[in-house]
Amino acid sequence: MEKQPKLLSSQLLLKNRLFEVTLQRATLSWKDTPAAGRRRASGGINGTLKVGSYCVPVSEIIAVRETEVDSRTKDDGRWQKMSQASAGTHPFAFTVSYVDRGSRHRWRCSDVTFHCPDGALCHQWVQTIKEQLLLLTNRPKHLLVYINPFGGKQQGKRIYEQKVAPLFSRASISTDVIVTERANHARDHLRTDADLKKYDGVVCVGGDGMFSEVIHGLISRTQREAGVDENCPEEKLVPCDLRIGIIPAGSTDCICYATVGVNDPITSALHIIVGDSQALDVCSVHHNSTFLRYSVSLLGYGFYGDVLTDSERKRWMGPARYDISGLKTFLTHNYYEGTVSFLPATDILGTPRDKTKCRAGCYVCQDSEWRLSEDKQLCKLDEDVLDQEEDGRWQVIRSKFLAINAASMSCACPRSPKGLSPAAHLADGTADLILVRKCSRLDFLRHLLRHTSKDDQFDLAFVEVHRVRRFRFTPKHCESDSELDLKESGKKLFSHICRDHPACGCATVNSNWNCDGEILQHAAIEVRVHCQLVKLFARGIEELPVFEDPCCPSAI
Ligand SMILES: CCCCCCCCCCCCC/C=C/[C@@H](O)[C@H](COP(=O)(O)O)NC(=O)CCCCC
Ligand SMILES: Nc1ncnc2c1ncn2[C@@H]1O[C@H](COP(=O)(O)OP(=O)(O)O)[C@@H](O)[C@H]1O
Ligand SMILES: [Ca+2]
Repeated sequence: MEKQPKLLSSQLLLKNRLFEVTLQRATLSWKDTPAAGRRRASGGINGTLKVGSYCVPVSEIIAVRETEVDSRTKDDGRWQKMSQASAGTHPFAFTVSYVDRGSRHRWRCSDVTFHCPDGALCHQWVQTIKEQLLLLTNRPKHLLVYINPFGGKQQGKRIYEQKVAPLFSRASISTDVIVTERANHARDHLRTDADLKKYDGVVCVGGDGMFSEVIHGLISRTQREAGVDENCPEEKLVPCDLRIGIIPAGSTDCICYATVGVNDPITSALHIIVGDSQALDVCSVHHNSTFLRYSVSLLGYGFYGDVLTDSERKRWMGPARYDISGLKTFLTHNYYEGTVSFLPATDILGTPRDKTKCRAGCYVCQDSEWRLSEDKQLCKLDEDVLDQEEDGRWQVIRSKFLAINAASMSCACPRSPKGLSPAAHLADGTADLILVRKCSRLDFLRHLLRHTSKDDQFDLAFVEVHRVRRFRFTPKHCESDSELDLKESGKKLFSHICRDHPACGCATVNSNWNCDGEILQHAAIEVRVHCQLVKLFARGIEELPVFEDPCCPSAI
């Protein structure tokens, strides 16, 4: 293999030990020089500097800056004594901030300070690393940030100001920050007012509801500008250009957890800074050719719809509302009758029970991306032929259901680290349709408990799962507009009876759909998955931390 020229290589001091520091092949590396063995080790990276070598890809460097040198230097928040001799021989220094991987997908920003014998060399190092960083065109420079001050435990503003803003400023990212004043503030601002040309991305600080606001604003704006009618379920939607970052500060934070692997504001901020990109499927939901909402995680009728409806009355409890409402809904044990029709996804690589996990660089999602670009070249005539073929493949199931769940992604979250559908993919253009038929409370509990263990939640006689591109649901008591009015007036009576007699079995006629944590107004819906309609500042869950990867060990 042809040897790449070194951009820079110098012997520099790090924690009073001499290191061979090299910038080559888009990687910054430093390794002990033989002479270093004779020096006394005194602390190091994260406090313990092991003998060996280290490397950081330039793509994971957050920033570089010249550092003032004192005979004492501050590193990792602690004052380190620098020997008078080192301060004398290496009086100039620069600090590199980089992504350091912790356990369980958690990222941290670490600093390493190199001491140089002269100012010109120090300046050359800083300039060369800065030039390399400028070549990374995928990194955002200007972001629009929305903070929901009332999401989760109402810590959104504090989380952003204390944990995220300092990192953005270290990475020279400028921001326009809007603290929302009402529900749908962010959605409406994005839909009509925001000057989106100014930004490289949009960040939301909050939960799944806040993310939902942002995608609704961005998708609607994109369709309007492209002349696409959102009310038409058959329309092919135009993908959004701007990437979205999620700083988790909500109650469930499922979208963050399922795309990053952890709900941690610092980790998410670092994924934004390094300019990661992860496409996401989006479901459009219609009722009688009227657009209702978009969903990227869970569309749940029956159990999850009822949990959400009940929990909305308990918002004051914060995230604990879901546990109380979950228990109550489980005990109530309502089932709902209706017809589910769906179009199975046949031309894809995965199945909902194949035990594969969607991970960073997922080949199933890459295959779908490739098909998507091929599809774009199809002419209208071909699309009509495909539509006719589709008509023959719809399947219909009429039954009594405890839950109907459509998961466009795994829906992993701290409550269920493997999620509602562990093998679902973030960007394959499909959703996993999970049908839980009427069964005993004990059986349903077995099914629910399996979301928290290694056991297969689909390996039960009353549960089935299908990977679908589209589906429809019609409740047995299907509401026309006049029936809907009737239902509205009758609802109070029904819900009164059922709340007073949770075990009486007088089931409400219809449940509600839980659409990424928002309640839908209609029970009869039709749903279509749009492959890779939006993009996140994320990369999917990483399989192994890089330091466990033999190809690029950070510490050997
Ligand atoms: C007896 C043990 C039962 C364990 C069952 C655990 C199953 C949990 C699966 C949860 C899937 C969550 C899918 C995501 C939903 C969110 O979009 C939604 C809104 O989130 P946010 O805006 O952050 O509040 N959250 C929910 O609907 C909560 C569902 C909780 C169900 C117990
Ligand atoms: N300033 C605000 N006042 C009231 N509601 C808001 C505000 N900003 C956003 N919301 C709404 O709050 C709801 C919950 O937000 P979210 O951030 O998802 O928190 P949680 O995860 O706790 O539900 C969403 O429906 C969102 O539209
Ligand atoms: Ca999917």
